[in-house]
Amino acid sequence: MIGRLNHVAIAVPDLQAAAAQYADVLGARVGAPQDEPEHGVTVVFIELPNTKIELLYPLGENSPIRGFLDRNPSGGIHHICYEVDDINAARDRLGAQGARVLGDGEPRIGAHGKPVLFLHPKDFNGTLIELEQV
Ligand SMILES: C[C@@H](C(=O)O)C(=O)SCCNC(=O)CCNC(=O)[C@H](O)C(C)(C)COP(=O)(O)OP(=O)(O)OC[C@H]1O[C@@H](n2cnc3c(N)ncnc32)[C@H](O)[C@@H]1OP(=O)(O)O
Ligand SMILES: [Co+2]
Repeated sequence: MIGRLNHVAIAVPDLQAAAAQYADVLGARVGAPQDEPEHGVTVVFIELPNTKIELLYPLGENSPIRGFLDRNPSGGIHHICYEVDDINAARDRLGAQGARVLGDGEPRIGAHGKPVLFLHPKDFNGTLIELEQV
């Protein structure tokens, strides 16, 4: 059911510093910061030859990554995103197998303009999973 790895997301305490480090130290192709108010984050995408890295910084009062950064003040890997062909079919199949889909279960439009859903990290070996319909 899952396909390619779309991105790995890293929550960071200083978005500008992290973006500059990827550009200058690691020599990566780094995009401009993008506010995603619907998701409570500001993101910077880094294009690698085979996947993307998503740098995340909290946006607004109720950011879903606030607690994670409080627990991991120097930052850390926050989620991985797998591509799926049919996100509603994926949600229904996962729900039927007891996996918790976060939020109201309705896919939301993510940073790439495509529908996304999140699965509870406690149901997947301590890893928060994002599914994106491509
Ligand atoms: C724009 C978009 C895109 O790519 O298009 C994005 O990615 S937006 C990316 C940002 N959006 C999201 O992450 C949306 C989905 N996420 C959420 O709803 C939330 O972050 C939760 C996953 C429910 C966690 O929220 P919160 O930290 O407030 O919950 P909590 O304190 O109750 O934590 C419950 C337990 O899960 C653990 N936990 C929390 N976040 C975790 C993470 N990212 N990875 C692994 N474990 C995690 C906590 O340590 C805790 O474990 P213990 O109980 O053992 O201490
Ligand atoms: Co993401």
